[in-house]
Amino acid sequence: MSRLVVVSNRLADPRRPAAGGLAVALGDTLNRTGGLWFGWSGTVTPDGEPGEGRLQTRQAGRVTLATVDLAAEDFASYYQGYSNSVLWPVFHYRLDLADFRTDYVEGYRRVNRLFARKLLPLLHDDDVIWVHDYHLIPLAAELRALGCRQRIGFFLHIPVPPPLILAALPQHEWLMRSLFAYDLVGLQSQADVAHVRRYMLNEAGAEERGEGRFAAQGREVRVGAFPIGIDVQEFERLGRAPDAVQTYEAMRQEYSRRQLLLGIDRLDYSKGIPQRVRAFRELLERYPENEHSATLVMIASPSRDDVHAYSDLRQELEGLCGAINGDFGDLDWMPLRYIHRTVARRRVPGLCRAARVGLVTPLRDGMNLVAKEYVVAQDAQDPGVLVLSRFAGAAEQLKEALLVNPYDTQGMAEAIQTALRMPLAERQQRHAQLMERIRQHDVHWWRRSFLGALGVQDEVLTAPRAARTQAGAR
Ligand SMILES: O=P(O)(O)OC[C@H]1O[C@H](O[C@H]2O[C@H](CO)[C@@H](O)[C@H](O)[C@H]2O)[C@H](O)[C@@H](O)[C@@H]1O
Ligand SMILES: O=c1ccn([C@@H]2O[C@H](COP(=O)(O)OP(=O)(O)O)[C@@H](O)[C@H]2O)c(=O)[nH]1
Repeated sequence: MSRLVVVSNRLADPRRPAAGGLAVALGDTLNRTGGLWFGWSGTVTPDGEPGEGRLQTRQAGRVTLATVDLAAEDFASYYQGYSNSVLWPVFHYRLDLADFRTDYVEGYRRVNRLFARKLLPLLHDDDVIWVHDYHLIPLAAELRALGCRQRIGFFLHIPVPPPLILAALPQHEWLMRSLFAYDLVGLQSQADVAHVRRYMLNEAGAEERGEGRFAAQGREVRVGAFPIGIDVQEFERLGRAPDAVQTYEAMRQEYSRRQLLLGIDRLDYSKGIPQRVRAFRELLERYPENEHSATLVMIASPSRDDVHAYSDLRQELEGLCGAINGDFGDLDWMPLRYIHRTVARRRVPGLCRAARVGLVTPLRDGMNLVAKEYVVAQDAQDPGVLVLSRFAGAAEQLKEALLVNPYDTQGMAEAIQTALRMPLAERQQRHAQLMERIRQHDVHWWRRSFLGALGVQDEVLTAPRAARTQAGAR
């Protein structure tokens, strides 16, 4: 028997659904396998206080949560700085928004080292370690330096840009070479795999050994696409629960004379939210029959508020939304409802089901789980239409959505008009095909295929020993 040890910056109690794709997917995974989930506690302690780096463990059902507090300086340079002001923009193709300060990378290395030091004593010889996302790329290298010999896999939830964009990152060689400390690197899409392959060959001087294997520095790593899915059954169950049903009924009543369009995102520049608002404006201008009818509800969940690019976006969006309502609104109709708050996950299925059109239009996105949730929430007899950016990882799988280029305002307005006018038979057909794909490649398929490639069969994980970690250890 092996134990699954998941490591990610953000974690959540897996018994309580949380906002944010990574926390949702890992919660669903660990609910199935049990194991240890290690990451940041969400607490920032003032610099120099004895609490910094404090490790705490607690039990959440079959999952042991082990968390570390971060000192304010580390949080600023590791999370707000290198992770979200350098890696996030560069990996989303936004060099213009990157802030390459040297103290950021120092904080990033410091926190990765801290995580390695705190995690190592909690590990058992037969553990399988699964590290997640851009915050922790060098973690395996730090663990190996401390003598860790267990199998370690890495999954990147965000896109990988072409090598020449990556090469703009001052520390790209160090960062990308640290991937060789892993046994397996998983990415969201085939496009991402192609970019890593080109990087490995052209920039890292690696030797290609077939079946996604690359060798350099005396180690071999395998790279593959493992598109993340959702827990379809769990999401359907959530959709039948009272909160979702009430939300659905309230929305249907409120918008009984309207056609509802819906966007649910973190307020992030990668999500293409201003571009979506412009396309909606274009829709109202080009197709005036939608006035007093089409209504866009946009949930923009607050995210990374202290990073400049995010506060700039918030201001831009407030201006754009106000202008549409001012120019088109009437006493009995406001075209746009912009809500800068997080909607509880238990209400998400009801919201999605009430919407005739789901707008998922990121400029770049690793996957985008909302696209999959929107489809699953629909009534199969009378489903809504998903309008999906071709630049979301989800577009490689969800071909029967209306695929759009979010930079093309006119094209997007036309796609929304097509969605609003789509005949029932076509909606049903597209929906059935999308559902089949989403069901087939759900979150359990994702876990099984990634861990299978790492050489771990599900059976050895699904009956875990009782957690052996000592509460409050070290
Ligand atoms: O933890 P935060 O800084 O609040 O951000 C939330 C998460 O955002 C990103 O999510 C990504 O993972 C999703 C699931 O694989 C994927 O569908 C989406 O396209 C990605 O953007 C980020 O990668 C996570 O680490 C964050 O926790
Ligand atoms: O107000 C909100 C906004 C988002 N979500 C959930 O957060 C996840 C967002 O994941 P996605 O992959 O779409 O994007 P990310 O935010 O991880 O980049 C989805 O499960 C959403 O249903 C939520 O529950 N409430």
